[in-house]
Amino acid sequence: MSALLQCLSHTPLVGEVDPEQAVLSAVDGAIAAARARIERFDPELVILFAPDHYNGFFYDVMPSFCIGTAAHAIGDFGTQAGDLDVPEALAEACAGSVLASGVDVAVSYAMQVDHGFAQPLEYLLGGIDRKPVIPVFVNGVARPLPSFQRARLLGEAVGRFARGLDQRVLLIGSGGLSHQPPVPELATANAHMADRLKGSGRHLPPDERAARTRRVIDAARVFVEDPHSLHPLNPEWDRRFMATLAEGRLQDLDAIGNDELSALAGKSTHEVKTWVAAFAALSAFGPYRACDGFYRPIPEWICGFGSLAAEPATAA
Ligand SMILES: O=C(O)/C=C/c1cccc(O)c1O
Ligand SMILES: [Fe+2]
Repeated sequence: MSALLQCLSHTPLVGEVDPEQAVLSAVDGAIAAARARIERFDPELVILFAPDHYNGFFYDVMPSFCIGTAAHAIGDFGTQAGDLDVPEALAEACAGSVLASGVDVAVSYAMQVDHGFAQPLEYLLGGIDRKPVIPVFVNGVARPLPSFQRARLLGEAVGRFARGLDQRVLLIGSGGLSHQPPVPELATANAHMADRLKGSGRHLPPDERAARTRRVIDAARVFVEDPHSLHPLNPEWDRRFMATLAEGRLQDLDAIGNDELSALAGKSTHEVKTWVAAFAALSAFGPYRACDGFYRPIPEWICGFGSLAAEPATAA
């Protein structure tokens, strides 16, 4: 029974609209350090908390949280497509344990996931199917959204389950930090887009997929020139948020409402609830020690890009 945590921002704009080489090298260094630490830990099981961007979860049924007993990555923005290696019985047991803890997580026996899940598996493990992984969806874009408190309680429940396993468990949180890419919203969508958001977007025609990808890339190019073309990044908040997690003060976040959070750091910053869930899961193993914090605001990638690791304070 041991655990390691790695939280990492994702962004599908890598390789599409890149920052200067010095920033790229710094990011590469942070990811390489994370990957080396994970290799040394040699996880037997990965529990991955990640969001979706209307590629697998829609308003036909939109859960706050969902555990997959099987999952397929669609390969958006050039990320790896294919099946994740999900241990079905273990994922079922995880869902049962979380529900028994009082957190009403949904289950999916055919979870469809996007770059939010695929990118950290590629960057940190070398591919989406290299290790057994329990995928845990945390809704980070579709209002109404879960709160910081519920994300924490989800994470604690998952952590208690993980602690009971005789396995080396890697906990990953994928997403954030401050950012607001042009993800559509039901409240402002036209009839066609509303239909897509309600479920017909699950299998987008290739021309719409290409237009969607192009829209995000174009928005990034404009954002580099004009930081007010989208909600501005908020490095000060991002650093404070990372320090809050590193210092084990997860409950301090409970008081921050969702509208307040959107105003602070953009409508997609709710992806940071994956980080909260991952840290809460680690807290079930006892006090922890955070390390290797990395942060850069990267407008080219439309994100405050962060990386943060942690392990139980008792670990050697
Ligand atoms: O358009 C999408 O599907 C998402 C884009 C995006 C852009 C920048 C940072 C992120 O976390 C994203 O998911
Ligand atoms: Fe995202």
